[in-house]
Amino acid sequence: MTEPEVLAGADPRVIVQAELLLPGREKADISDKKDAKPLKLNGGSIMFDNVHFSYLTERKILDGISFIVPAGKSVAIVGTSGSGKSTILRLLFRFFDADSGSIRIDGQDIRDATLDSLRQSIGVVPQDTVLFNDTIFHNIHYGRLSATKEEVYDAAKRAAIHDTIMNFPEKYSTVVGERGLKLSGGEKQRVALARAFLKAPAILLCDEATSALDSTTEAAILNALKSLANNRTSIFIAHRLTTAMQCDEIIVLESGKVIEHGSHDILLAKAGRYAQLWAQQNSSIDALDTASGG
Ligand SMILES: Nc1ncnc2c1ncn2[C@@H]1O[C@H](COP(=O)(O)OP(=O)(O)OP(=O)(O)O)[C@@H](O)[C@H]1O
Repeated sequence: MTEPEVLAGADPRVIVQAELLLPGREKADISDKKDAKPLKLNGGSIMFDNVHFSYLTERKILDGISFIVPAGKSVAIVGTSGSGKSTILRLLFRFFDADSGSIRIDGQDIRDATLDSLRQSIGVVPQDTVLFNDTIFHNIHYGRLSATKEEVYDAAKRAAIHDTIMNFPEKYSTVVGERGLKLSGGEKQRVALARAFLKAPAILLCDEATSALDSTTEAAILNALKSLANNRTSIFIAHRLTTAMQCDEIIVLESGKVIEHGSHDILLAKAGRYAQLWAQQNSSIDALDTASGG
């Protein structure tokens, strides 16, 4: 496989690291165990079993988290800022290891798997996508360097960004990033989606962007995400509960604990924390509508 020049030597982990890690303390030196084996995938079911984790000893972030995502199903994690949602994704990607408890994929403890095989089986659609100062083609191709041109175009089409690219001054050869054409938040998200379509991972992790998008772009992105998540084991960090409600199960996280879980309807009927968040989000949308005369 010949890699495009600019990406030669670029470790795919570096970019995801930039996207998933907050600047802060790196806790553990994560590396392969001596007897680590490649992960054997069988649908990609995920299990968190009583996971405890803290970045700094004095402050517990995850306090006994347990949940299951059956193969091919989707789970949304909702909770206030700082409740530990992104930390769950970081542990699954093994930027850090749990202090106690275990995380399993298809029954295998992820600490027993090689890092490469683990990370190859997971696609990430982050909140904020990192772009290389290179062509838009390379920026998408990066999702899977062995992909053909046609596969890159196809991924861009599925991510609803192909038409936008065809309107760029040099189409797929247009340089983007800091020193090139600046992409909007919505365009960057679609680049991340196109990369994920190209990677076609068994497991999809998505950190929904909080930035406001116009409703057409948002609908296009949601549709693309839905088709990407279809038949894939997926975890969504959902900031909009309208995204959460489309998942098979919703987990409500508070102070590092799962305080409620179930489907949207079950959680609304329960009239607990989720129902409260739902009412809050709807009333702020109503308020916005009233303010804008809608
Ligand atoms: N590398 C780090 N070192 C120390 N503390 C950290 C580190 N990363 C995150 N934290 C702290 O851990 C807590 C949980 O962070 P996390 O990013 O998981 O929250 P979150 O629920 O995803 O929040 P948000 O919705 O705002 O993204 C926060 O209080 C955060 O400050």
